[in-house]
Amino acid sequence: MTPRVRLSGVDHTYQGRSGSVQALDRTDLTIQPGEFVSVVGASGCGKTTLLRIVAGFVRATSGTVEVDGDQVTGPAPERGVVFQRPSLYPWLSVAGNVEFGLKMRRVPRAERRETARRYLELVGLADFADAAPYELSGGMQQRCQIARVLATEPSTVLMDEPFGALDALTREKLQAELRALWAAEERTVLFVTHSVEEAVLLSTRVLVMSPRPGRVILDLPIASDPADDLATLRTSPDVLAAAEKVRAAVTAIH
Ligand SMILES: Nc1ncnc2c1ncn2[C@@H]1O[C@H](COP(=O)(O)OP(=O)(O)OP(=O)(O)O)[C@@H](O)[C@H]1O
Repeated sequence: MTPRVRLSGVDHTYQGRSGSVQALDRTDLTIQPGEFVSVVGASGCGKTTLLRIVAGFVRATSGTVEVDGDQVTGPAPERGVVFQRPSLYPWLSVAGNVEFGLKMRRVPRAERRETARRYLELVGLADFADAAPYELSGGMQQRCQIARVLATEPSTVLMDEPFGALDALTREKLQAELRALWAAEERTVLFVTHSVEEAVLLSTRVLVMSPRPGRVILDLPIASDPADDLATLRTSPDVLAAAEKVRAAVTAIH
């Protein structure tokens, strides 16, 4: 099977004002379709760089990056990116935001409407289709961003701390929603987070990175059933043991 994502020998060095920083060092990574892979590690260890390279926003200094067997040379619609802060278009309605990517692809209006309606329903925003983004809470805006990305049906969803700016309760709710969406839609997810708990709860596999130069120092599969709800997973012995391992790896490099 062609892997969804494959990085081979990827190095990345930024040339900054205070000299060069090697953000990634000889990184090899293969992600199969349907995996939910989280990346954790101390601040500055290269998590965002890894995600931006897969997204095509950053060109690796060396090495190869492939998605579905094709070399990544820039951003593309099959790789949807969810940022930490929802970047909705303020002049469009909530539904207009979700339809935007489809409009760019010249999807006929009726089909666009129907797709937007379906995704707004999935993220619990069906009643807010005509609202303006500023009328939504932070958590609702983030749901809208997720609906907007999923509506374009990317095979790979890249998420850079999507819940980092939310309060704890909203975060838990969106975690559960994301897990259910992933289980239902069979997308491949690459998810960057600072939270060990979030990583082990949501993922099928957790990568721990060490800083300067950024390297993957632990690649741990998580034994959990996609159908399990998060409340069950929170107390599952396998998940708790995985969290311990990940935490130990993260603290060892501090
Ligand atoms: N545009 C840039 N120019 C120069 N250096 C950069 C740039 N972006 C990132 N870096 C450096 O590359 C390293 C990796 O950064 P990156 O943002 O990938 O880490 P991160 O693990 O996502 O960090 P955080 O958890 O704080 O978001 C850091 O040392 C950072 O200072």
